[in-house]
Amino acid sequence: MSAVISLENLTVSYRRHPALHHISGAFTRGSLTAVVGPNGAGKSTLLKSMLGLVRCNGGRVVTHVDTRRIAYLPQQAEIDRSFPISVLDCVLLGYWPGKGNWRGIDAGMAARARQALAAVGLDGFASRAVSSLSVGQFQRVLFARILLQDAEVILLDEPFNAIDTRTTSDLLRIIAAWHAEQRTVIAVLHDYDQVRRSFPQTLLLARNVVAWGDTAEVLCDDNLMRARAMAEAVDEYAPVCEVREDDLLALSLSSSRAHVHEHGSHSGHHHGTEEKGGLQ
Ligand SMILES: Nc1ncnc2c1ncn2[C@@H]1O[C@H](COP(=O)(O)OP(=O)(O)OP(=O)(O)O)[C@@H](O)[C@H]1O
Repeated sequence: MSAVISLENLTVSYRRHPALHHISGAFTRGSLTAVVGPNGAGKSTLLKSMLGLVRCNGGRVVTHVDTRRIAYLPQQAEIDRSFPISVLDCVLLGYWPGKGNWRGIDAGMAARARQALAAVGLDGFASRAVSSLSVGQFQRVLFARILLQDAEVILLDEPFNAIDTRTTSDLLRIIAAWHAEQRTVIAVLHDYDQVRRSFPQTLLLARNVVAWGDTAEVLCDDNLMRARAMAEAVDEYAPVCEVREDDLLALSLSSSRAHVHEHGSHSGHHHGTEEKGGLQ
């Protein structure tokens, strides 16, 4: 199976504390992977680094797919939905990565957006304001938006956080359908039983890779204990790395690239990184 996203010795730091430390491995095309680990293990940072939303301070991310074909669902807490937009318009934003503007939206596309709403169980919600929806209903809208995107790679950050069991199982069915269509799905999750039931592959993170492979093998007691121990050690002993002036200059000059996010002159020092603008 070919790699769709490769991580090559990837290090990402916030204010000189590494959140991801020398991560290497690849997500294969068509795989369905859960990213798990304790709080603060670097799971969200990993998704953001694959999107180029945070800078790599060492190593690189190589995406073997047009970055416009990557869909991203951030944690709901990161999404501001106080703006006045209807459910239908929110779903139509799924066309944005391909179109880049609103001019190309025609009746056929609007009809497909309504079909996507029906597919996520929100028939009749098109003209509702997104601000009036429950958390679970809004998550369904965001899944409908991804349905329109026709993405090759789908990144989901805690998609079932604060979502009830009925909605979760509906959305899990959509994820299974994406997997059956050979799309690559990578989801940050916390419920290990759910991961064992529905995700064949797992990446267990604790700033470093603890284990990455078949879910049954990765989620063994030994690995989970190691992940917990590594995460607990991080808070107390995380090194503050010194940043040199020339490293900072090199960092400020390096811009993110369409397909390769990297820091070319990794010297063993870790720099602080700032998040770039969000996608939502
Ligand atoms: N914008 C930021 N500025 C500074 N530090 C950050 C920032 N984002 C994340 N961090 C830190 O980086 C580390 C990894 O955070 P991240 O959100 O990637 O972890 P996570 O595994 O997704 O955690 P959780 O399960 O709690 O969502 C944490 O110590 C966090 O405090």
